[in-house]
Amino acid sequence: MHKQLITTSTNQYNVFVGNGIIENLADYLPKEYQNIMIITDSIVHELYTEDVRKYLPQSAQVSVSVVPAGENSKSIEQYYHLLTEAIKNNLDRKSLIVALGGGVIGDLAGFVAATYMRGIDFVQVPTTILAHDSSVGGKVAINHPEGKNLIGNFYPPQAVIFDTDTLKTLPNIEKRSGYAEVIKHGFISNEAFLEDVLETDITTDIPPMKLNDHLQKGIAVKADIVEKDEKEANIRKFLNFGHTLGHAIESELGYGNITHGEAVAIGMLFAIEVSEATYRISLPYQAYYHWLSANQYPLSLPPLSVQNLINRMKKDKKSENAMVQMVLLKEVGSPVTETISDQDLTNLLDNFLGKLGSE
Ligand SMILES: O=C(O)C(=O)C[C@@H](O)[C@H](O)[C@H](O)COP(=O)(O)O
Repeated sequence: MHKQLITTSTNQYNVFVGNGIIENLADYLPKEYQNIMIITDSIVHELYTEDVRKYLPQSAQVSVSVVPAGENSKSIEQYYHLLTEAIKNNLDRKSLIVALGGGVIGDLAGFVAATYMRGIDFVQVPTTILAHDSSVGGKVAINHPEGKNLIGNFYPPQAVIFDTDTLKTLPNIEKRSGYAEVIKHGFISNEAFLEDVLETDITTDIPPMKLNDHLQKGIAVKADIVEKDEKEANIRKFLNFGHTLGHAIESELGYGNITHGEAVAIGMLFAIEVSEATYRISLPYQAYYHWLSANQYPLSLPPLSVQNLINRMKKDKKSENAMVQMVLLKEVGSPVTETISDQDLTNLLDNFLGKLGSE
């Protein structure tokens, strides 16, 4: 089992990663809880709720709330429904919410925990590769039809308990979605990590040692940044590499019509192209494109309006004075934020989408 302590100016919590560690779930909870509510989705519920229930302290009263699987559950309706469930289950300020699932569940359950009675404890129990990213760092949110994660907070969990055995049941589409965040951590941190991921075939079973190594490296990159800038005043923006266009694509296509990671993967391709054009440098665009293609990422999209995408990019949380800010690379491992003019963005996006082609 690998343990990483996250220490920010206001918080401290552990991230536990390992095979089969769910059996020790009760030991990883930082204190005793009398009333625990598990929040999960319809797919994960079938697979893991019973295990989690079994390994929680037997003295606690445990309830389970299940929401439909998918990005559409990060909605005001599901959020309100879960608050009602928390009230019905008599959760009080000493209670605990267990977020059992991937990024959607972590963000949604975390936001419920952040706001119920002005904030109660929660722990993240990730079950996807993507959640190595979303479960660490305390960003919790739901979506608005106008933009991704527009309603949320910074609200760290009490612990992250990541049993990597749960990844054995992941379908390929979820592997692709998760590995986009893994390779993002490579792009913004160092060449060796990036190259290792570029050499990994994620269409077949990824050797567990390799997968665990990638997850631990990704978590370490994230932890280092979050510890220095929890509330995203500066360097935390780098974790948003690929997300400016990625989020715009997700909301423009309608949540759930493309996975978060697949949209971010395309967003990173665009960010690399913009970096090359802006700084007149050469980055591993071709190697990355080849990896995306070999691993069956969607590289053509339904027809999209450049203007609509730009309008959505302006709603991104990094925007200032209605100007789009993107995370670019000066080289692998050297991210920067850059304001892009509307005119440049229109030309770059037009060219990029034209090259990608539509379905
Ligand atoms: O933790 C962060 O900071 C990130 O930006 C990580 C992203 O991969 C993640 O998708 C995050 O939830 C996006 O945050 P947002 O602030 O752009 O909504």
